Amino acid sequence: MAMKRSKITVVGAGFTGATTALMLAQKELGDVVLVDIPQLENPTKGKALDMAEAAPVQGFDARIVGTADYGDSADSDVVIITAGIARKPGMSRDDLVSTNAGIVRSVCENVKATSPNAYVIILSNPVDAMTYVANKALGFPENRVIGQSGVLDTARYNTFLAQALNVSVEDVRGVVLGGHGDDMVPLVRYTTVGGIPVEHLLPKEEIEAIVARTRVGGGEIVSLLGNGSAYYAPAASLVQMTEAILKDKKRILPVIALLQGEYGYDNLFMGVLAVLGGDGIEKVFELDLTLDEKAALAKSAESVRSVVRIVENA
Ligand SMILES: NC(=O)c1ccc[n+]([C@@H]2O[C@H](COP(=O)([O-])OP(=O)(O)OC[C@H]3O[C@@H](n4cnc5c(N)ncnc54)[C@H](O)[C@@H]3O)[C@@H](O)[C@H]2O)c1
Ligand SMILES: O=C(O)C[C@H](O)C(=O)O
Repeated sequence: MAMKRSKITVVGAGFTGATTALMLAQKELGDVVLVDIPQLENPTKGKALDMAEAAPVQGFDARIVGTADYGDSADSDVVIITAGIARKPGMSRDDLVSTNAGIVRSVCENVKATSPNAYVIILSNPVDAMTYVANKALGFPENRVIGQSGVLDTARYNTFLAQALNVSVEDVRGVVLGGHGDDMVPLVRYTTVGGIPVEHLLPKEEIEAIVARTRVGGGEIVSLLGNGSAYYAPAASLVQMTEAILKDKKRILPVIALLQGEYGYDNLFMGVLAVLGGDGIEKVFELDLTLDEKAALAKSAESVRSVVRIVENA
């Protein structure tokens, strides 16, 4: 029997969606369907065709289709949702909640109808609450509904640590838990560099400055760009998660998962360390936390809950 390529749909063909589609194709993770609204059908087709025309130059084999028709995305293995508005300088991610909740709900209805067996990764912000919205709208088992925040937040933390230490980014292993907001919880105690606890390598004040910069890492990019938010590192993060699922890699990654008692939280989607493999979220880890770390996580969880309350009451 002929082997079939995986099929990956990316909903939203804006900065993050288009960048993700190209990176997925470059890595030959599967055929890619890029979906946007009917008013943007031609630009979406144009982006996909432009990417396809990069393939002979770069030497990758992947079909890339741009469309406004979910029929083209039917039976996708993985669906990535980047649809929605992005924040501008001076805004918080939470300011996007009402607009993006409506968009994510309608996208999920289409995904449910056309790709009922897909693993769905949500990027749209505020992403913890949007993962909750998606889970409700999809009605899929919770292992198949996964939010992206921690891979990106940890990547920022690792970048800043590698720069401060002048070592390879590959040797920095940070851990960031909690919601994707300014009170996310980088866990210094669990951060190692080449196996060495980071607290042995950098002064406390320098680590604290890096933690503070990590927490507002998205805002730093928003201020610099002036008209939109980050997309290269977010796209790379989505690709790493997709690869973990499609290749059943069983990576230990920070993802937004449904907590069912872990860390004392119930029925809450928030960033935690989990095993991501062929069956989506296969296991959630509950780390031992100090009282201070627990308090920081509680603050972050409360921020997430307050945004979820807005979508629940809408
Ligand atoms: N979770 C994270 O770590 C993270 C990282 C980066 C961006 N984001 C979020 O991702 C979202 C997208 O960011 P971006 O920079 O790509 O924005 P963008 O404006 O460049 O692209 C968004 C795209 O979504 C499309 N869209 C809107 N409604 C749609 C619908 N109903 N169906 C299909 N497509 C629809 C738009 O037409 C647009 O092309 C934002 O909400 C942003 O805040 C989250
Ligand atoms: O900061 C944003 O609004 C986009 C994204 O969540 C990010 O962290 O880059």
